[in-house]
Amino acid sequence: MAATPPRVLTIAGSDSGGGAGIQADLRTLFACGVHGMTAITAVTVQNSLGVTGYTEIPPDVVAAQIEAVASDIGVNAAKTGMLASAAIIEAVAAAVDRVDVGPFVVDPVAASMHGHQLLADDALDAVRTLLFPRATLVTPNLDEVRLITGIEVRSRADQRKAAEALHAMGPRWVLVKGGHLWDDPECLDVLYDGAEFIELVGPRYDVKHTHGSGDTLASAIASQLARGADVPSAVRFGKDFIVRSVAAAYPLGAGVGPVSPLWRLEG
Ligand SMILES: Nc1ncnc2c1ncn2[C@@H]1O[C@H](COP(=O)(O)OP(=O)(O)OP(=O)(O)O)[C@@H](O)[C@H]1O
Ligand SMILES: Cc1ncc(CO)c(N)n1
Repeated sequence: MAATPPRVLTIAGSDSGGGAGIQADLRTLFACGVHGMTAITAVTVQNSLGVTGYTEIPPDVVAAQIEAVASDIGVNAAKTGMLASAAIIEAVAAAVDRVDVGPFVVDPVAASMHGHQLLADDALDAVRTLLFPRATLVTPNLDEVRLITGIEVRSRADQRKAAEALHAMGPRWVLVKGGHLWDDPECLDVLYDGAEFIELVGPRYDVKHTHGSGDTLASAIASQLARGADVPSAVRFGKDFIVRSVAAAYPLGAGVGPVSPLWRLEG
C-alpha cells in the first residue's frame, strides 16, 4: 500500500471540451503527484470554439461538496476557478470558514479565453469582499485586473500598480499574470506580498493553443502549497510548470487547443 499523497481541492466549473476548468485542474494535479478533489460550481457547454452555455450548481451543493471532502479526506490546499455567481461565492466563503482547506488560491475567473462570460456582473463585489480577504494568493489575468480594480495594465510598471491595488483588498499574496500583455516579448508575472515585488519571467511562445493556462498554473501552485512549500517557491514551480505546459500544447477541434502537463509524465 502506498502512502496517501497531499490532497488538493479545486472549486471550479466543468469544461466539456476537457481543456480548462475542473478537467485541466485534475490533469495538472495528477501530473504534480497529488490527489485531486472537486467541488463543481457549474457545468459549461464548451468546446475548442468557445462556451455556448452553462448551468450553475445550487450553492448549498457546492458548499456540501467542500465540507464532505474536508471532513473526511482532509484538504492540504484549495484553489478556485469559475464560481459563476455571488450566491456561489457566498457559499464558498462560508464553507472555507467552517472547515480547514489550508492555503487558499483564488483564480478569479471572469471569462473564457474566447470572451464568454463565466461570472455574473454583480458578483465582482463578492470577489473583492468575500474571496480576496480569505485568499493566500490571488492570480488574476489582466482582464480580471481591469474588472476588479479598474486599472488598465499596459506595461510592466502598471502590473506593479495593479498588484498594490489588489493587495489592498486583503489577500496575503498577489500574482498579476502578464500573458495578456501582448506587446511584451516575454511573459512576466509579478508576485507581491505588500512589501516586495518578485518578477517571474518566462518566454512568450508563439502558439495559439493556450486554453487552460490560468487553471494549469493555479493548480500547479496549489500542488506545491499542499506539500508545504512557501508561496514564492510554489509560484516559481508553477511558472516553470506552465511554461513547459504551453510548450507541450496541442491542437484540438477547429479552435483553440489546451496547454498540456503530459510532458511531466513522459520519459
Ligand atoms: N504564449 C505564452 N507563452 C508562454 N507562457 C504563457 C503564454 N501565454 C500565457 N502564458 C503564461 O501562462 C500563465 C497564464 O497566463 P494568462 O495571463 O494567459 O492567464 P489566463 O488568461 O488566466 O489564462 P486562460 O488562458 O486559462 O484564461 C502565466 O504564467 C503566463 O505568463
Ligand atoms: C469551466 C471553465 N473554467 C475556466 C475557464 C477559463 O479558462 C474556462 N474556459 N472554463
